[in-house]
Amino acid sequence: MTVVEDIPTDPSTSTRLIIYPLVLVATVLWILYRWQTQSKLYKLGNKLPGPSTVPLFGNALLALGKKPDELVTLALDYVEKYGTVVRGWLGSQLVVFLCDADDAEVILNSQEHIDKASEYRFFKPWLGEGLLISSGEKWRSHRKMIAPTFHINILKSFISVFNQNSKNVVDKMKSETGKVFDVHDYMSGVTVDILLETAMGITKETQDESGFDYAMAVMKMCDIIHQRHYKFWMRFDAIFKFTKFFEKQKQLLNIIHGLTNKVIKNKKDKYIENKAKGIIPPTLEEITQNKVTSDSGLANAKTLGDTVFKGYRDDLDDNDDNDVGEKKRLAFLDLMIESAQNGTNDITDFEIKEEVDTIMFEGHDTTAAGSSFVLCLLGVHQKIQERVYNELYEIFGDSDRPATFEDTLQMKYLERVIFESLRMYPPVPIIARKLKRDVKIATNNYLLPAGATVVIGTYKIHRNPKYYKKPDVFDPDNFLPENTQNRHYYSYIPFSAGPRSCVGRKYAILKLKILLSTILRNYKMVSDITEDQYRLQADIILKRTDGFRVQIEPRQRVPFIG
Ligand code: HEM
Repeated sequence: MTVVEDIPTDPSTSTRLIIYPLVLVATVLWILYRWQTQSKLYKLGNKLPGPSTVPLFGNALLALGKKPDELVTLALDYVEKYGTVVRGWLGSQLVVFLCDADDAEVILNSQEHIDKASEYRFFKPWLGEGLLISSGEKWRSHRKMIAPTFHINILKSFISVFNQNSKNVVDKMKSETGKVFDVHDYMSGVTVDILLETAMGITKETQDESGFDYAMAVMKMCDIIHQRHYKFWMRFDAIFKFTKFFEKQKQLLNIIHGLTNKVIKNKKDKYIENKAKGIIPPTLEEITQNKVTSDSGLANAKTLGDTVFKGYRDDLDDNDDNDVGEKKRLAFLDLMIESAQNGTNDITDFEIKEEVDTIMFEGHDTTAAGSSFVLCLLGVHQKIQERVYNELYEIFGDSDRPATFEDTLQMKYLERVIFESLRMYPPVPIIARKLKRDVKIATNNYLLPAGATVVIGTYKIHRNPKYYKKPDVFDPDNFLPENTQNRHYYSYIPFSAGPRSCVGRKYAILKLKILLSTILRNYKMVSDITEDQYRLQADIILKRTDGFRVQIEPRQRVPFIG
């Protein structure tokens, strides 16, 4: 038997075993700190106003343990304290918040500062290199390909889909009469149904279980991404991989990508089969260049949106100069497959999948939050709701008929209500970019260094008293023509602006008008709480942590006489 004797340890050896690694770690940290403080990023960054920092951590500890709604309050307090330019350090990452329209214009109007911040990487497993996250040549060529699929002629062909689904949600909401409920659940469901049909061509009739599973998976994926934004530790891939959310994400992406791939394959096979039979759908060019006959004389009809957003006329406006009227309905996916097959665009099936997934994400949570805010706000502001209802009564009387495109042009007050709601509660409350080179902004001629993350504070810009007399008061008259005409264009950017503006802007406004008008013709919204009790959540999408609580009362279909 071998006897293992205890070898007595020299006390100086054990001290060395502890001290040496500690000295090594301290030296590495010191070198890191020296390197950080000597960098140009650090020197320029620290010329900007902001809270004091802790070595190595910067300001990261300020966010530790904060709930999503507390983070909103914290960020707003700092802007209040330091002004419209505030810097923060997340370790060695410089983040600069800009809350003035002049500064926002410098960044958003640029063709150069179009790269998204690293936070957008959480979307990558889902959206790949789709329009929202891609950059450089890929983004440029895909934007050129996708913007025309949002042509007004195509949007008009979606009106019956918007109407049918709006009617469906009115029927579903009936069971909530008299109760306090979260209207966001309904807005989210109807939005996914509409997107399934307009983006992928999947209708209620043609969808099987996989359509429902897909809708649920999209909603749950949005939730996981939200959690990764506000739970600090989940931001690190190495930690995220060991959480239950990672496994859940894998399952959800299997459902989402499984359906997108299946639909793309079926549509492509069908296209090839039809082509062999000589059945070829109209091309995107034919639909958008007046080659298909028109049934509408509304070519030059302009809405308030055309005035409000004209200051940063973008590629969406260029498209619509050839507006001719309602056409045969083709989902975005059909248009992309068609243009890839006929050789107009060089896009692979995989890239088509990325773009369809991107549209499903971007079009979903944004409009669900936007419509939920409008309904809650009308529950609070009864006088404004009465005006909306009277306008709708003037258009529709007591008829149950669906809305036409022409009707939506008459919904001028509802449009102002939607715009005002997007001002006070912009569904995308911040926009983040990574700077590739130094840039001088308007405020104090500050120089922002290359490598910094710039966060445009849409929410705060929209509430700047420089642009809005009573910024915290819900007043749709902020969008009367006399009030919009002299305002800084970049003081209202719910859809961002410039080259990376939202391609879905016109789609969203048209859909919101039809959805909201249908609900408001059928129900009166009532709220048991006031606006100052809303608890807002810091997220990629602005929401209420207290839920979008409302009550509904059936309408008697008579005008309101106040
Ligand atoms: C009220 C509704 C909506 C709001 C407030 C909104 C807002 C925005 C904003 C602020 C951006 C820029 C994001 C950034 O730069 O980080 C954006 C981009 C985008 N949106 Fe929307 N959006 C809405 C609805 C939609 C809809 C309905 C669709 C599609 C059906 C859509 C598709 C997109 C796409 C594809 C992009 C990326 C564009 C690019 O980078 O070139 N959005 N949206």
